[in-house]
Parts: sequence; C-alpha cells; structure tokens
Amino acid sequence: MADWTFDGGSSPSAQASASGTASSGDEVSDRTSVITGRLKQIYRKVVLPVEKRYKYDYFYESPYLSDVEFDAKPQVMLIGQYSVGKTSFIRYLLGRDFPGQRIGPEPTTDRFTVLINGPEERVIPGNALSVHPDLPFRGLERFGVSFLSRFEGSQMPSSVLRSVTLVDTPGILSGEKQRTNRGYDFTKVVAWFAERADLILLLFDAHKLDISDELKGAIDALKGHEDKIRCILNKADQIDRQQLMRVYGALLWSLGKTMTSPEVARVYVGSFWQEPLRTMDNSELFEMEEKDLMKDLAVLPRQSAVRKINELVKRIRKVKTLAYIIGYLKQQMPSLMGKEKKQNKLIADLPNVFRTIMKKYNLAPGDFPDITSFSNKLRETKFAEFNTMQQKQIDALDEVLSKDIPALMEELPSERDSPETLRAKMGGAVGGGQGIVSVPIPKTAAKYGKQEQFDGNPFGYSQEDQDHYWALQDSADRLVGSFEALGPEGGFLSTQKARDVLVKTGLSKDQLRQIWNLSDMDRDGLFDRDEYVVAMFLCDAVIQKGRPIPAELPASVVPPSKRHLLK
Ligand SMILES: Nc1ncnc2c1ncn2[C@@H]1O[C@H](COP(=O)(O)OP(=O)(O)OP(=O)(O)O)[C@@H](O)[C@H]1O
Ligand SMILES: [Ca+2]
Repeated sequence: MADWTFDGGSSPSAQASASGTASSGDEVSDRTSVITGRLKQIYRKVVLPVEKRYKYDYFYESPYLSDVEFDAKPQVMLIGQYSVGKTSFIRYLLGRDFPGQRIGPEPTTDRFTVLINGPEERVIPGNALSVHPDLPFRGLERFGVSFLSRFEGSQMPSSVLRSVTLVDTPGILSGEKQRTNRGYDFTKVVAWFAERADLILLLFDAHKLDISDELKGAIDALKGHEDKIRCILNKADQIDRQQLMRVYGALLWSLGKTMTSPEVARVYVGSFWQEPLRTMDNSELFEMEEKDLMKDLAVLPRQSAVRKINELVKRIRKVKTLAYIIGYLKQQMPSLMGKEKKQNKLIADLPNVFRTIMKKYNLAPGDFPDITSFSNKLRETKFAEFNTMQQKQIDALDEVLSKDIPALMEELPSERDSPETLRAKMGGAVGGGQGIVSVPIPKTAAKYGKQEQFDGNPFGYSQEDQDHYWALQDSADRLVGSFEALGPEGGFLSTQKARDVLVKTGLSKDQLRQIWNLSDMDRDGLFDRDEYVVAMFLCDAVIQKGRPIPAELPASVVPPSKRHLLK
C-alpha cells in the first residue's frame, strides 16, 4: 500500500484512490453527506408521491422539499463590533487567506460574506448567490439591491468548508455612522441568517470591551436562537490576568442583561488567530478553551444531520395523517347525489371526523393539522375529486419510520460509541481520527509556545536546519494553507493529489518514493496534514540543503499525532 510509483500513476493503489475520489465527487468521505443523500432518496421515492397525491403543499402551505434543503451545510455566523477579529478568526479556522478577505484595524468588512466550498477560488456576487438554485440563500433578494451589493460569496476548496458554511458579517459600528452607512435593514438580515444558522459566534474584544446600543440591537435580533449562541472573548492575551477577570465579569454581566436566556451563554476566552500569544500568563487556559470551541464546531455536521432526520420524520407523520384524512373524506362521499351537502356537513363536523380517524388508525393528535385553517382550505376543494387512500403508500411510509430512519440514526456517530465503533462509522479514519468532521484543530503548538513537539536533536541536522523546520512550523499556516488549497477530502489528500505535489518538487522517483515511505506514517496511502508537512520538510531539506534522505524518520520530526505509530 505504502509503496508508490512515480512513473505516471500506474500503481494500483494510486489508481484506485484517484478514481474513487474523482468519480464520486467532493464529499465521498463525508459520512453525513452519505446520510443526507439517503434522506433525499427516501423523500423523493417514498414521501413526495404521497405529498403530491394528497396535496400536502396546498394544505400545509409548505412547498415540496428540494435538494437544497437536504444538502445545505450547517452554517456558522460570526457577528460583533467592528475590529473584534471576526475575519481573522475565519482566516485562522481556514488556515489560509480567502478571496475577497479584508483584515485591518479600521472597520474593514463592509458586506455579508458567505464562505463556501468549491473547486476553484472565486468571489460570487450577491445577486448571483441569491438566485442560485443549489445554494441556501434564496429569499435574500427581499432585502433589496443595496443589500445584494453588500452580499458576497467567497468560494475556495477547503476541508473546513466541506463540513460547514461560514458567514462573515460587517462589523457593528456605533452611533450615527451605523444608521447612515447601510442602505438596508442590518438587523433584519442578521435575523434572517440567525434563523438558518446552526451556530452563532458573538465576538468581543477583551482589549476594548464595548457593548454599544447597536450591538445590543443586533443581539436582540438573535432572540429565540439563544441556544445557538457562543460568545468569544477575543484578544484576551493583550491584557493581564487581573484585567481579564474584570473584563470577563463585565461581559457576563452585560450579557445577562442583554440576553433573555435563562442560562448564561458559554464564553470562550482566548486569542483566535495564528499569531503567537502576546503573554503566556493564561496560555493553558486559552489552549483548552480553543479546543472546546473547536469541538463545538466539530459536532455541527452531526447535529445538523440529526436535525434533518427529525424534520423529515415530523413531515412524514403529517403526510401520513393527511393521507388518512383525505382518503376518509373521499370515502364518505355519496356516489351520486348530495355531494355538496355531505361535504359541508363533514367540514362542520371536522373535530369529530379527526377524532374518528385518530382512533381508527391509531394516530397522534400532534400530527393533525390546525382545524380552523384546514377547514378553510377544505372549503376551496371538492371532496369528490380527492384521491383515494392507498394502503401500499402508507405501508411504505411506515417502513421508513420504523426501519430506514432508525438505521440511519444508528449510522451517525454518537457519544455512546466506543473508539472502535466510532472509527468504523467514520469510514476507518486513522490517526487524527476526525472522520465525520473535517473541521481541523488549527496548528497551535507554535502559537502556544509549545516546544515539546520537536524535541531532541534531529538526525545530524544543524541548529540552522531545526530553525528552518521551526520556521516551517511557524508558518504552518502557509503549509496548511497550501495543503488546504490542494483540496483534502475529510482531512486527507488522495494518493493522486499527494503524488502530484511531490512530483512537482522535481526530485527523482527514487527520492520521492523514500520520502513518501517516511512521511505516510500510518501507511494508509493518503496524506493528512501532519504527514504533508513532514513530506514537504523532507523535500525542502533535500532540495534547499542538499541533505541525504534519512533511512528512518528521526523522532524529532515525528508529529505528536503519529508518535504511537513509530516505536
Ligand atoms: N486575536 C487577535 N489578537 C490581536 N489582534 C487581532 C486578533 N485578531 C485580529 N486582530 C487584529 O484586529 C484588527 C481587526 O481584525 P479583523 O479585520 O479580523 O476584525 P473584524 O472583526 O473582521 O473587523 P470588521 O468588523 O471591521 O470587519 C486587525 O488589525 C487584526 O490584525
Ligand atoms: Ca471583518
């Protein structure tokens, strides 16, 4: 498996994984997208025909579901006062710059930017986004042209964006400026995104805690979504411990006053960008906080898959009940005379009709439509033209509820899983083991001043070389950025892609094979981020410094995530 040829990619393993990734699209390794694919199938094959037969869209004023509803990724919205570091946070999370990115001390982001995954890097204008059939931004055109000109998509290949969509927002200004500058209703737009978001990150600047009336207004627009809000006290390394305690207290106090939620929102404290901490006073705390926050992000794909399943279950139960109601009403119709009279009588007697159907078919009261609006809808119809009940269709719906859906739920990783079952569900991801989620923990060793990652003296490499390696680690961003740009899937580069990168270095096949064998530490034929960094380091050492390729990977360059693999 680990053995690798560089002569045109004819090795069976290279071919297998190259065709595997190319043919089945972007997200083959992502478990949740397999699950949403199955949901889509169930809906189209089993549920939709019943909806159409009994006019679910008319009675529930709810359009038939399209693929977008199933495919939409969990969304994370960032909001806060200007210059709190929203865009920098996104940049840090992605491990790279993004098209249209602007970071600076003055108010910089002047538009809503959605960051989405896609094969090529480009900026998509707002009016195109809002009409795109495959993207969940339809409906935004109602906020007018001045909003659309301040709405933008930033597309790039990124493993993070394969799991979530990020929404960057313009910083909230204080006072007059806020009101005069924007030609659209900022709060309403925030509310629109909040409604659709799975997580809302509310950022504050520890160095300059300022909760203006405008910010309070924006927080107000998040009402009803308190459970999605996480607060971030950013730039917390800019102040000393005592100041930090004071600021933290002040923030909790004003949040308690501003947010009507009974529980205090979780506040993550730290400095969420790639630069090293300014003071190390609280470095351990910050590092733990960051890990917790990344976990919050990492569970999103699962949460959103669960939500989609639950919503479909609710819908199926309603569809099934509607089929019974319509079928029953149709059945009550006399075959010749007095149809209208009978119809009016049934409508007038609807509560009893519902009760009869409920008992007869053992249905739940919660699955019945609202009586008043349903009677109004019925008045506009002719019962005689209704379709009859088809037991086969109902049986198929029951089968989905009792077999298919529970099976799908079983496939989702959960807290109850053991490491083994979890790994199996996540498609056998090895090493880093993030599997279902490809939200990576950003490289933090350099940032938190951790030296233990590359201890000892590497195989006769000089101090200069070590410094060089450290520089590589320090600019892990750059490397990670280039790694991300290569389009890893589920955190891994396919054999084909890894091969292409290595070939580009111009080293000989033999050298490359040795480097590959050293850096594919878990021997799965793929490169994860750490393995990629090691490979690039080795190539660099050979090319730049003329070093020999070592026979074994020196302990000093084995990343912590791989130490257990090498004795
Ligand atoms: N964790 C951090 N610690 C210290 N400074 C930071 C941090 N993150 C960002 N900055 C700096 O703060 C300034 C504002 O950053 P950024 O543009 O990311 O903020 P923003 O919230 O997106 O602002 P805006 O609302 O104006 O778009 C920049 O100068 C940036 O370099
Ligand atoms: Ca910004």
